[in-house]
Amino acid sequence: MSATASPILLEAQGVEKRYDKFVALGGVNLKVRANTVHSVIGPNGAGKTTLFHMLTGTKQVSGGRILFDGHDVTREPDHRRVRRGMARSFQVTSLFLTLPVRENLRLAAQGVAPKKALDCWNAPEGRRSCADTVASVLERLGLARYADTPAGNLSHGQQRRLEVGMALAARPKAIFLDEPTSGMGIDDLEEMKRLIQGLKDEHTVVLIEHNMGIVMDISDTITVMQQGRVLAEGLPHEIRNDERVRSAYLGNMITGGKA
Ligand SMILES: Nc1ncnc2c1ncn2[C@@H]1O[C@H](COP(=O)(O)OP(=O)(O)OP(=O)(O)O)[C@@H](O)[C@H]1O
Repeated sequence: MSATASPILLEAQGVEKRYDKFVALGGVNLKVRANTVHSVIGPNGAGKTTLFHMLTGTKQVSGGRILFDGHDVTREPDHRRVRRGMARSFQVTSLFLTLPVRENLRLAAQGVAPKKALDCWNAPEGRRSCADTVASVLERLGLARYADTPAGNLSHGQQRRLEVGMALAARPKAIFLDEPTSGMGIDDLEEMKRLIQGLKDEHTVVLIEHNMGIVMDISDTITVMQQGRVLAEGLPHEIRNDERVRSAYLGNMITGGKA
């Protein structure tokens, strides 16, 4: 199934967020299709992170609706949305630096069903066991040979991949990544790019990313925000050639990538 034909997994309808009189989001519409990489870009202060907060339930909307996997989740707190299959990548500070990589992932896998936390290694019949999940995430991250290494001993790039893995361990339908490549060197960038691209076989990725080369290379759809609104949406080559987008960025950032 092509990316444009897959069903809509996540939808924002006229989402607003106000802080007193300041309008951080002024009625954002967004449709994210299953098994795609959907990037949200825009200049500093455009409202990208605020939109993520609304979608994942970290903060409540001031207006509008959010639909996920056929449910209206607008009023649901973040932990309920996690149970519905949304996962947000954690920051490095949330890794357990003294624990081995495998243990970090095991704890993250348990987080999906707190009541089962102590029973993680004996998951119910018919469901993939916790150990299988951890093993497959380790493989996906390219960190299998570091499974027994304390997370604190990993390189910066490896730690950033492990953060993505912490979200993956919850077996989400949709994974939200907020600038997963920040502070990375070239080699780590390529690894992260491969990781994100590979996720869409089993997941849907919503990505905030400032590195335009990466955005242009790996996105199926790009939504451009400016001043709390959607300025443009389309395929990478459409966005790169969009005059409104170019002027929003003063023409100097939409050059990267092969798309
Ligand atoms: N708690 C808050 N109270 C008041 N204003 C806020 C609050 N949180 C965010 N804002 C404002 O909302 C606007 C959008 O911020 P947001 O962090 O969503 O932008 P962004 O597109 O993610 O920017 P960046 O690329 O710099 O991270 C900014 O003007 C910001 O100052």
